[in-house]
This record gives sequence, structure tokens and C-alpha cells, in this order.
Amino acid sequence: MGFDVVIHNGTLVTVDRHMRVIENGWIGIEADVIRAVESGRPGTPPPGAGLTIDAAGGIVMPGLVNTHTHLPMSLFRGLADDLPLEEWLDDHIFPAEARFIRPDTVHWGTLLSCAELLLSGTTCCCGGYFHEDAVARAVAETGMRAVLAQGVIDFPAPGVPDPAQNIVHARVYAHKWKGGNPLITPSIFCHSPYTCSDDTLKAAKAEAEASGLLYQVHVAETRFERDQSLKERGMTPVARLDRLGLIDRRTLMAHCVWVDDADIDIIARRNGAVSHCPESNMKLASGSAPVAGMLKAGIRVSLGTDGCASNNNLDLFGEMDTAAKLHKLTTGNPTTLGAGSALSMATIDGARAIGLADRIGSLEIGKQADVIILEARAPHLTPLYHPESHIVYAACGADVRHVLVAGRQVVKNRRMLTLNVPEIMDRVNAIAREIRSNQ
Ligand SMILES: CSC[C@H]1O[C@@H](n2cnc3c(O)ncnc32)[C@H](O)[C@@H]1O
Ligand SMILES: [Zn+2]
Repeated sequence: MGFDVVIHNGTLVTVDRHMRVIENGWIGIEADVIRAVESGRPGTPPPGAGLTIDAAGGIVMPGLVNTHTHLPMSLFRGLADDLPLEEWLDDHIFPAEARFIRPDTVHWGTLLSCAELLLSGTTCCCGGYFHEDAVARAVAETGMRAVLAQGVIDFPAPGVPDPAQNIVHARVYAHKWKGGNPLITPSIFCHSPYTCSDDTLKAAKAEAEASGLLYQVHVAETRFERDQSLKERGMTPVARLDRLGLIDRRTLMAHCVWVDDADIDIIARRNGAVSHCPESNMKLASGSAPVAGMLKAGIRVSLGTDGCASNNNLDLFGEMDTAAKLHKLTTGNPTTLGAGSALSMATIDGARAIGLADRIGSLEIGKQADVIILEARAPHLTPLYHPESHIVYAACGADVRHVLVAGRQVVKNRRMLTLNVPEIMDRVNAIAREIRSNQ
């Protein structure tokens, strides 16, 4: 049998049910699908592959899944740091978006983020923004996999000057992209319970459900949001969403920092999913989500970076490291969120949270060939006792050497094959000059 791609000689970390580590393993790929995951001495894979990648000294693992980001926000990286969420959003980000977010700027910001994501080993991302059609068209150029949502908010937003039209915009976008590109799944993103009315929250969910799409929303990010909800509505943000019937297996809630035991119980019973964004939550001093309690309750907890303006990078290796350490600190227990759990959150649990676990998230026969290879011959990765330990606690995005999405190589020897990165950086720098000179 000839494969289109064979990756051999590497240490495989499958992140399947058994979290297998296969030394000197190889995988065979036919078109976009993994057809073999085997152990074997170097040189034993069947000959005849169109492309053979020698992963000697490398760790071969599933591509990472970032379940919460806003791709075009790389345009605002470092624009407004060291602020609490409300001031960051109301005084800096929303005004900047109103002035500078257009289809052309969204295009270049999205390409920049995709380059950063792919070069650091993320093969699938999920999130939403405005002018999402331009986002999706840009992502399609990169060869990356993504769940991309049109944003819905009850204020005039970029591309949606009349908020009464926000659901219509989301519908048109979702219908255009549903089934159009195998790597891109449309979705709908309600900004938050504090910026959307009950009617808007419900209408967006109905629209998503009508097409079987993921419904995304920022929830309970700050103490201020939780307290305001309690004061004005007599219930927590999670309880409100639940009262409206909006939490189910196709609901992905970003943050969930200020959730109590009753909220956790609701999310678990309704089978909602959470995107945990520890670095953004730390930087905005929002707090630490009770991830240990969520996992104990059986909630699908995944990992996100949030946008580049609150992180300020898209490196999910760093996010795994931060998450694993943060929850040891907050629980006072070093066994909380071990390396294997953090790795699962960034791969198979991310896939579960966005409804793609039948296709991605692990190296398994029949799954899509979204595969990354880390270069482990480096001082900071030597010696190598437990690969999952290195992946979480020692490696970083810059260690990623090769990346395949759906069997297509998009990064080779740390270089993007699908994008002209110097040109993208030039274009983003030009947009940044426009932003700086008009602030
Ligand atoms: C419809 S989502 C896009 C919208 O959300 C804003 N945003 C980005 N990060 C956060 C965050 O952590 N909390 C709340 N809102 C956020 C972004 O600037 C867009 O306006
Ligand atoms: Zn966000």
C-alpha cells in the first residue's frame, strides 16, 4: 500500500484514549486521512510514499486546537495593555474597532494570526469577530482548519451599523459558509450576556440551531459582570443563559471565571462546553476559572488564547503551561491539571468542545491528518523522559518544525508554505501606522 505522506522515526504522542507514546513510530496518510499509526524500527514504513518526513529526534503529535480567539485582533497586539477588561474594551478596543476594522484590515490581521497559529502548532482555531466573511476568506487561503463565527452584539459594530440587522448578518454569513469548504465551519458568536438582550441571545441561538452550528458567547469573565447580572437580573450570567434555554452540547462559553457551584452544575447538566483562557484572564486580572471543579463535574473544558490584544500571543504551548501551573497554585495541589490533562485540553478536549472530535484532536486511524512535529533536539528539551511533560512544561511554539492540516504540509522547517509572511507583516505594520497616527 502506498501512502501519500509517511512521517517516520519520531516519538508519537497519540492523545487517543490510551494516551500512547510510541517510540520510533510512524504514521501513514492517504489524502487527508490518517490510515496507519504504527510502531516500527526506523526505515520500516512501507515505501512508495509521495512525501516522506523524517521526524528523527522529533515528537509527532496531533495539531493543537485553540477554542477561543479573535483572529483579526492581532492588529491590536500591544495597543492597550495592563488594564482591567471594562476599561480595555470600552475605552480602547471597541473605539479602535469602530474606526479601523474593515474587510481589508480584517484580511491582513487574520492572515497574520493564522501564520502565528500555524507556525506555533495550532492547526484548528475557533472564535468569532465582525466582517467574518473576510475572516473566513483569509483563513481559507492559509490551509488552516477553523470554526469561524459572525459576531452579534446590540451596538453598531463593524460591518453591522444597524444592530437590528445583527441576526440577519449572521444568517447570511452562516448560509454562505455552511458546507462550502471542508476546513471551515461557520458558527454564531453572541458577544456576551451584558451586551446582548434576551431576545438577541435567543434569536442567535435559534439561528445557530437551525443549521446545527456552534453557538459561542463570552460568559462570566469578570466579577463586575457577575455582580451586575446579580444586581440587575437577580441571577448569574450562566443562570440567565440557562433560563433562556441557551446552554446545550452546541454551546461554547468562553472564560467562565466567575462561576459558582450552581453554575458549574448547570453547565454540566446541560452539557455545555467551556473555553478556558488563563493568560488573558491573568493579564486583565479577571481571575482564575475554577477549572478543577469543572473537570470534576465532567464539563468539556478546552483551551483558548483569546485575541492577541489581551494575551498577547497565540502560542497554545504557553497556554498549556500556564493552565497547568495556575490551577496547581489556586488549588494548592500539585496533582491538579497534570501534563496529560493539559495536553488533552489543548487537543482532543478542544475538538470535543467545538464538535469536531470525530475528525480531529488525536492521532488515530480514520481521523483527519492534522499533525505537528516538534524538534526535540534542543537543550531545553534534553533529556526526554516523558514527551507529554516536555510538550506542556518545556516546549514552546517555536519548537514546531513541520505542520500538516488535512494531509497538506503548510509549515516546513519552520517556514509557512501557504503564506508570504514578510508581506503580511508589512501590510499589518502599515495598518498599525494608520492606527497610531489617528489615535
Ligand atoms: C463578537 S466577539 C468579538 C468582540 O469581542 C471583543 N472581545 C475580545 N476579547 C474579549 C473578551 O475577553 N471579553 C469580552 N469581549 C472581548 C472583541 O474586541 C470584539 O469586539
Ligand atoms: Zn474573547
